[in-house]
Amino acid sequence: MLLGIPCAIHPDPGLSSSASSCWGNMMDVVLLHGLLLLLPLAALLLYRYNATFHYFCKVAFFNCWIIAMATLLSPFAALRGRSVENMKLLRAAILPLKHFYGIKMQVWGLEHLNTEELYVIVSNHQAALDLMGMVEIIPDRCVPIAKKEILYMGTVGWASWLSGIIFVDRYKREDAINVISQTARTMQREKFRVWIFPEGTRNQDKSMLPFKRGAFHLAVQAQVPIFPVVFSPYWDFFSSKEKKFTSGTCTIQILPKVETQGLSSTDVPRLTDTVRQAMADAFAEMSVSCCEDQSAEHPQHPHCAGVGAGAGRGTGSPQCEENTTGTSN
Ligand SMILES: CCCCCCCCCCCCCCC(=O)SCCNC(=O)CCNC(=O)[C@H](O)C(C)(C)COP(=O)(O)OP(=O)(O)OC[C@H]1O[C@@H](n2cnc3c(N)ncnc32)[C@H](O)[C@@H]1OP(=O)(O)O
Ligand SMILES: CCCCCCCC/C=C\CCCCCCCC(=O)OC[C@@H](O)COP(=O)(O)O
Repeated sequence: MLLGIPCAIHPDPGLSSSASSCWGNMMDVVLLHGLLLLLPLAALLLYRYNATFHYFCKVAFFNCWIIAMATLLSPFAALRGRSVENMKLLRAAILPLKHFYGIKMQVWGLEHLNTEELYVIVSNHQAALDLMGMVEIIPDRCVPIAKKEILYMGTVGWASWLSGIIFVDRYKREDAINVISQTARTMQREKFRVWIFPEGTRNQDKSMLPFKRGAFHLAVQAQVPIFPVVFSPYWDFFSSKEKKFTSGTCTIQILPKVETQGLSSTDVPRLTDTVRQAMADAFAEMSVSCCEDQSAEHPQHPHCAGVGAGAGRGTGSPQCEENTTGTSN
């Protein structure tokens, strides 16, 4: 019996028309099952041997995870209403992701953030993967400033809004400045910290982009210190241009705080340059380590050409060993 039709196993030379359609049905089913078996096999082989397919699968998984977690968590976050406390839910949801990707997180200088005071964190922004590094170190009561487009990403937007993430419209400068000025007032009143990516967009180049000034105006207006945070270059394990996504190590370096007490808006350009320079130096140092670590694998990696000239140190300098306060795998 096949699909409700009585059916002979072997075709007979004197087949009736119903028996031949029955044989056809059986062949269809065999082909369908073959295809169903072959497709996952082909996908597995592609995943194993085709770097581009591998990259897109991993990026798709990342996005699906974020969407699924946001969908799952939004109702719970909604019970509390819009609150920075909901950031703990997002943090817990994103923390396991590094294990799926085999990304090891190494944190230097975490002790700098262990203070009761309010502050502004500024960090470089290479990719959406930064979320995995953020959740490693984000302190309690800290919200990122994000582009407004994220607010419209369905449940991801709801989860972000419910967690108190602050949105700026990068195409409306005045509005964005107003949001930041208002944040300077509310962060003092409601006691929360703010995380900003002063490059204002993702950047995987050898050097950081010029910094936008919002983060520095914010710190000066709120009279709180700035903690610069530097994510090491991802280029040994991730590149959206080269469609590369392998396992690897990300080092997060938290630099000592930069005070803003007594500074005014006229000091902002100098403050911005000072912080950017400190971060660029740390990034250059980390680039040297990164290139040294992978030199055997990719002796002529494009990002490594010229990196390190005068950058300051190689791997294992006393500075980085002293600052190493935690490694989470
Ligand atoms: C379970 C999973 C759930 C889902 C989880 C999803 C979580 C998502 C989290 C996402 C986090 C990551 C998001 C990352 C991003 O979205 S990055 C993009 C957004 N961030 C930014 O844009 C950075 C902040 N932007 C700025 O600081 C800019 O300055 C801005 C205010 C937007 C203005 O931009 P622009 O005009 O292009 O640049 P300038 O900085 O050069 O400023 C121009 C002049 O304006 C003066 N200025 C700037 N800000 C202020 C201010 N606050 N007060 C007064 N004046 C200000 C600045 O000084 C310039 O004038 P001068 O040249 O100095 O005269
Ligand atoms: C009803 C609409 C449904 C839409 C569904 C959208 C699905 C979105 C899928 C996955 C969401 C992952 C979002 C993670 C956000 C990570 C933060 C990030 O990296 O944002 C980039 C931003 O900093 C800078 O943007 P640009 O580099 O200027 O660009």
